[in-house]
Amino acid sequence: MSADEAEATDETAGDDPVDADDSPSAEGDETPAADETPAADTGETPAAAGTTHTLDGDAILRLRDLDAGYGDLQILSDIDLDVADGEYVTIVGPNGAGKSTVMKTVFGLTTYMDGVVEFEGESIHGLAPEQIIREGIGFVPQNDNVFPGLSVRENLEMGAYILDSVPEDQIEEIYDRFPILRERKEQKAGTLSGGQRQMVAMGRALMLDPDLLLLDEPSAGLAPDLVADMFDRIDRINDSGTAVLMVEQNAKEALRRCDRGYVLVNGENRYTDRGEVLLGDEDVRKDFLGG
Ligand SMILES: Nc1ncnc2c1ncn2[C@@H]1O[C@H](COP(=O)(O)OP(=O)(O)OP(=O)(O)O)[C@@H](O)[C@H]1O
Repeated sequence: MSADEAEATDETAGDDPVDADDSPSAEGDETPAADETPAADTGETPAAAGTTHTLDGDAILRLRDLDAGYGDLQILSDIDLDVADGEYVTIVGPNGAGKSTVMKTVFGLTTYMDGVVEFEGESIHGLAPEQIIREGIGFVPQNDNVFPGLSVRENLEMGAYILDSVPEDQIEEIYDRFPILRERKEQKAGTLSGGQRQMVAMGRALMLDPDLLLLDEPSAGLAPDLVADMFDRIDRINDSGTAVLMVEQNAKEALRRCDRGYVLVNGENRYTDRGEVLLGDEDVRKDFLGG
């Protein structure tokens, strides 16, 4: 979707530098995508990345002043984050910044401590993952995201286990989206390649046709030549109307693709802006994108 209605206010960033992300963000440079950011292409001085983390308009996902963690251990402090209907939002930041914890908190898998977690106008904190799925959120975790002993088709069926019967038309849609899964439908998921397993995991999360898809490092573990293909598939999922909230170590490529990005540091918001603005911001590049 267009980022026009998802505009974050530009303000001058004035935070102290932190350690550079040692994630393999350079992988993004190996993809066929443009090497330079749009801001750099213009030859104009790039806009400074914004530090306003909320949208003016409606958002389907709305986090406000969110504190969360694991047991007594607080990881997230005062997180603000929005995803508009149909928007593609990426969270980047150093290792341990709390990116996955944000996703898991939305999906009810952490200890909620304080703040707002709203989806489509309703508070969802305190709901179990099964209820959150019913609300219209799909989640693809980074690890253990398929049932290895089940076939591809059985894995997809598991994505619709809350329904009384298997939605055959939806399974066909998933096969149309990922044709290799139709070919391998009887194969045990544990015997698939990493890229194919990731397709099964995404297919399962799409079985109930969610309004919002949470993707935790979908390119992790993929060979470099498969990374661009995975990002293309995510683009197409988003183009078909599903909002995407994605955590990615492959930060440059993720920011090139998304509408807006959030930079998290130490469990707190640092920058929020359109992906191309974050890519064009000298401090963001130096501190979080490996220069
Ligand atoms: N189940 C857990 N129990 C206790 N602490 C946890 C748990 N999961 C994560 N943490 C801690 O929470 C902090 C944030 O972890 P999180 O995985 O959200 O970071 P991240 O930004 O996604 O990092 P990475 O880029 O390395 O995946 C880390 O200090 C981590 O050790």
